[in-house]
Amino acid sequence: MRRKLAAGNWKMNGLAASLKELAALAQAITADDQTGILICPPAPLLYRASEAAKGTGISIGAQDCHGDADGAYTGDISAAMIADTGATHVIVGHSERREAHHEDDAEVRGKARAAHACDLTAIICIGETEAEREAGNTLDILAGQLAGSCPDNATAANTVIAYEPIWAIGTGRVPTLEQIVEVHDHLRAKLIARFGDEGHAMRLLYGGSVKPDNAATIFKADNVDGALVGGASLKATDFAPIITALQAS
Ligand SMILES: O=C[C@H](O)COP(=O)(O)O
Repeated sequence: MRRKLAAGNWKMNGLAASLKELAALAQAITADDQTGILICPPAPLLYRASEAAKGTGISIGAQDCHGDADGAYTGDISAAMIADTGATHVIVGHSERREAHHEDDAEVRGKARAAHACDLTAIICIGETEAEREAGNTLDILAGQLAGSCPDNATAANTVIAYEPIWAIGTGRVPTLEQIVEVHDHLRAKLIARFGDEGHAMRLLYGGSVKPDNAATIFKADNVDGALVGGASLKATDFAPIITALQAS
């Protein structure tokens, strides 16, 4: 059975005072072995978040890393630096990075490789635009992104795939359960075709306007192993019921 994962991406939100949400979250939930809980705060908070999360059962992840181990890349952060803060995961290829920073599949693949080299779990994001969905190209687009963004050394331990339809991010719009099932079943088949048993065991998260009131429905899909949550992960009072819904699924 795959271990579920509730991952919160704080994006460019949060100051040191926001770390009180970690303790509040730990208090609001009953941790279990079947469900991992991850918070990805902005980079300046990684070390303090890792310290604050000790003993809570919450893991800490970054939102991006560079594909090279080190070098003259002003403002960038390497996977080793992230691991050095105590973080264990890193999101790569989020659509906001793909769009604003022009990251393509090859660059995302390089970032995932860099993460693996530092024993970080890479959460590789893929997702279609609204125009691609309307044109009926969703499954092909996603298959291409998955193939191009996922390195050959991906395993169930070092890689998580997050499907985030771009039109659902921060919009309050969510695909139907049937649409989510269709995509996740398709991605599972692609992962199994490429990675065999590892592909069967790799976690597949859904992301895009997951909220306390829609989480239980989304988690009904067999191949949804958790969620990558943006806005609703900022407050423990919103994220805790999503985690509880995942545990109950
Ligand atoms: O990384 C998280 C996603 O982009 C989803 O964000 P959202 O839950 O605010 O729609």
